[in-house]
Amino acid sequence: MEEKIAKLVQWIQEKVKDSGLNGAIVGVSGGIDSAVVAHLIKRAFPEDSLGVIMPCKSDPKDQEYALEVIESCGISHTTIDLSETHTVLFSAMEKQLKEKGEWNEETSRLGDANTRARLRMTTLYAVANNYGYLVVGTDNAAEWHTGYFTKYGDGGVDLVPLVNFTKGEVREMAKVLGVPDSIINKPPSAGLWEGQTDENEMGTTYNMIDSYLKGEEIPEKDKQIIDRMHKRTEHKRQLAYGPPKF
Ligand SMILES: Nc1ncnc2c1ncn2[C@@H]1O[C@H](COP(=O)(O)OP(=O)(O)OC[C@H]2O[C@@H]([n+]3cccc(C(=O)O)c3)[C@H](O)[C@@H]2O)[C@@H](O)[C@H]1O
Ligand SMILES: Nc1ncnc2c1ncn2[C@@H]1O[C@H](COP(=O)(O)OP(=O)(O)OP(=O)(O)O)[C@@H](O)[C@H]1O
Ligand SMILES: [Mg+2]
Repeated sequence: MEEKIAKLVQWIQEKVKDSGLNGAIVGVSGGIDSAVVAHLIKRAFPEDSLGVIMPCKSDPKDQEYALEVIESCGISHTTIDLSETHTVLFSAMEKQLKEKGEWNEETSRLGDANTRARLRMTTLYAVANNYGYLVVGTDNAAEWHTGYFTKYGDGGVDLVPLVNFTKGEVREMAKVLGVPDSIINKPPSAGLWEGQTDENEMGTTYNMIDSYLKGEEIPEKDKQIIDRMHKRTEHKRQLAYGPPKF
């Protein structure tokens, strides 16, 4: 794992150098994926890396976890609270659509949640622009395969160093990097609504997805869930495209 970490750090350094920019930035949620990325970019650019904590009506406990991550790697950080911005934007949209009688209550929770992820993306790019940094994403192989991320939200990034690492490998990497156990052992959550956990929402587990990606046998029920998620999210793994030339 130490060797893989060294290669990843070198890869990040090369990509930033190729871009002509100065360093790297990541949103730090208090979860394990962003903890690992924060450690990696701090190693790659000790003086030119930044972790951004962006509460958005989030559980205050998440911010404490995020600060633990910052402390564990010693990365520079800043906190930008997006709660008010989210309320202003989302309620303006809600008001207009309600006035037209076209508001869809049923889909609104996901719309609200994905707006949080996209506000974080917008914020990261604005801060990155200020420092001349690349935006580093945190998706791992399991999330990438299932499309379990918000298109142009947490999926809207410049580099995705963990994209070929299973969630299990991310956990191993976290231990080696010195991510606190409190972060490694808590249930993965997108934190997009109260009580959300990834595995409840997906209806399968990261262990199952990891096994499937490694070519191991898994129950038919889990296979079907994973295949369905993969197929429905194909569009998220490529940039917007047009028709062939005619
Ligand atoms: N075939 C197609 N071709 C091109 N575009 C297509 C499309 N089908 C949908 N779309 C577009 O994609 C949109 C749906 O995708 P998207 O907006 O991403 O939304 P969606 O996939 O419905 O929701 C995002 C999921 O990711 C989860 N998530 C988000 C953020 C972080 C994390 C985490 O683990 O931390 C997890 C979240 O809980 C939720 O389950 C549609 O509204 C439509 O605009
Ligand atoms: N409150 C937040 N502040 C800053 N960034 C955030 C916040 N919430 C989410 N993000 C960003 O969105 C990414 C996607 O979240 P995701 O839940 O998949 O990863 P994680 O929280 O790092 O790990 P875990 O899977 O353990 O929850 C995070 O890694 C982080 O970069
Ligand atoms: Mg999380």
